[in-house]
Amino acid sequence: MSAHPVIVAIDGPSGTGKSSTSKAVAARLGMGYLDTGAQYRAITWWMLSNGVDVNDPAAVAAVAGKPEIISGTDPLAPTITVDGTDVAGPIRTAEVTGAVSAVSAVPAVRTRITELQRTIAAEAPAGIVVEGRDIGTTVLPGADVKIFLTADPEARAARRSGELRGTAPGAPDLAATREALIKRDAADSGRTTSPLAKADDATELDTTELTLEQVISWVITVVEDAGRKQPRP
Ligand SMILES: Nc1ncnc2c1ncn2[C@@H]1O[C@H](COP(=O)(O)OP(=O)(O)OP(=O)(O)O)[C@@H](O)[C@H]1O
Ligand SMILES: Nc1ccn([C@@H]2O[C@H](COP(=O)(O)O)[C@@H](O)[C@H]2O)c(=O)n1
Repeated sequence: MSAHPVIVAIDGPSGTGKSSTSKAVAARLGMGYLDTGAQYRAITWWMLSNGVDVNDPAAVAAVAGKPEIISGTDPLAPTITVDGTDVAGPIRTAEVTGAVSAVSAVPAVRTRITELQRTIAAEAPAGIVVEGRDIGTTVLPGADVKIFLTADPEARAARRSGELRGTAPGAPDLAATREALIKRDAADSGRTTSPLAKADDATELDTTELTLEQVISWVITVVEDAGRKQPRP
């Protein structure tokens, strides 16, 4: 149907539904899925595991090229390894979440991870849904579809808090979760290199009052429309 595999960029702040939406859209449309936040978390995990001071940008930059990060792009079973170790669990700890914004702000880290992301997207045979913070603006500015998801901090905190309560005993309360995600968004939006931002040509969707299923359906419609508009091969 389309002239080339469709590339979809989904960006937005934390807890807006990027991962859940992107995975479901990719699975239903038979596309690949790339969680770029997992890649930044993976390099952060490696820094912490190797005693690198994550608040020293020069120290982080000096070793940014060392870890080998591999992402599996099956939306039904996405994977992430660092030097052959499965880090899908360890990258979700509070320690990594608290350090990832500092590591991802280092230009050498962004250059390294952006290269990986572009290679994966270029090699995706059936197209790919790539989610993150700077996909539409920097990583894949030529993406066929660009979506920027938003939601009120209260809704995002409630979603995240519910998720953590389900998986982590002793998880932080709603207010603490809200503060933490606002702080992370501020750091991600305020960095100099490739901040969290909506691309000028992205379509914004406020998901506050929408169910996950409504968001998924809306994105699928947008992606299918974009596929139809491509020139015939
Ligand atoms: N529209 C929605 N309505 C209700 N819950 C939702 C909605 N979208 C996502 N969720 C839930 O909110 C939580 C966070 O969603 P998700 O992980 O997809 O967000 P995210 O934007 O990828 O966050 P992060 O950037 O922090 O990884 C999940 O538990 C998910 O099931
Ligand atoms: N394109 C991206 C994606 C993520 N980051 C950084 O990674 C952090 C974790 O992302 P999650 O989606 O897993 O929450 C995020 O807070 C950013 O610091 C990024 O910089 N660019």
